[in-house]
Amino acid sequence: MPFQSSDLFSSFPNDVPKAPLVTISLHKLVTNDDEEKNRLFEASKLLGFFYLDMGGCEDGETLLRGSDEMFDLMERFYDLPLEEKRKYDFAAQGSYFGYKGMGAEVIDEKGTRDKNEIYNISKDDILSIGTQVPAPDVITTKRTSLAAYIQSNNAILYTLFNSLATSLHLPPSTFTSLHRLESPSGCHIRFIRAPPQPQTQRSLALGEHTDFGSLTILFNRIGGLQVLLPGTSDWVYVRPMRGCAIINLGDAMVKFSAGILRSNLHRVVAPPGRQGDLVRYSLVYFSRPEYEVKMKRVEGGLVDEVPRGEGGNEDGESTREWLMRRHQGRKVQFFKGAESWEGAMGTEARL
Ligand SMILES: O=C(O)CCC(=O)C(=O)O
Ligand SMILES: [Fe+2]
Repeated sequence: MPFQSSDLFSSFPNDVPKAPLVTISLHKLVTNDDEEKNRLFEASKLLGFFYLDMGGCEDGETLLRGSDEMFDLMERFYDLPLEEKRKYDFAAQGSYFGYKGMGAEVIDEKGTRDKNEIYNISKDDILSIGTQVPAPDVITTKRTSLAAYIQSNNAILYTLFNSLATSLHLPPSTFTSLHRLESPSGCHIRFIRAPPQPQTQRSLALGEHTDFGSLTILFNRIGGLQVLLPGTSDWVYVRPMRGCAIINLGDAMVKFSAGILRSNLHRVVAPPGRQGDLVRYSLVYFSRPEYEVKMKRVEGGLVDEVPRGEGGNEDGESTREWLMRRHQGRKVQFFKGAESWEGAMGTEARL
């Protein structure tokens, strides 16, 4: 290893273009600071990405401790032999959960393959609401920690959902009532591992996309994540910040708010500078609406002021249909060229 894990944050180079993410204080949101709620709303409309500073707040400190534990667990999972990890690849059975080997997904309309391993752990499985999928011992022995991590993500999500609903002049429970922890949904923890790429041919690890669900809570330690600055063709790096999560809004928030909120395009490239020689681990929690919720505008508040009929189908697909369509179009088994790429699109055309 060229440098220690304690240096990871500071090893991000200063000479690469960085995204201007604002930092929102979770502590201020929890203590009902109106100005901070407004900053959250503005960030969610303008870029759809922001840092959430976890400091000075019990929920935040719990999430940070949980994320450290998850990074350790992720390394132990990926250290398993490849043939062991492959036993937990359920893509052939149409399942989104479990292991995805390197190159099993397409990252553009030409069918280029991805360059990372992914392991998706279902909330419903861990909370014993849905089917329990087979998992290796390193994971099954940590179900209690995984459940605690899900709960602590949920606490933060609820704070954000409440604040955004209030800013949209909607009843505060508008979004939390579509994301009840005990109701079946596609929410999941994701472990991502990308090995260093050869220096001479570094390229995309994960293609450009918007997230399918509602809000995403992401922990990065080294760079590689990039966002497309709205209205430009400039891809810029999101610098990981110690003590902060990177939060982004997914397509469901665009649908619910009739386009007031933004789900921004992003992608993952090889980490910048000398970080490019490291293995990149990334920890994600994806929240998604309950399966039966329609992906369409909610009624009331500022959403009612957006003209109807814009953005097509007002009936909305169910979240279950939406997720199925978006996942499958990206899987190598289902990919049939540019048409299936287009068919799996979400709200990313809206710039
Ligand atoms: O690894 C990252 O930093 C981002 C991953 C991501 O965008 C995703 O899995 O949807
Ligand atoms: Fe993403």
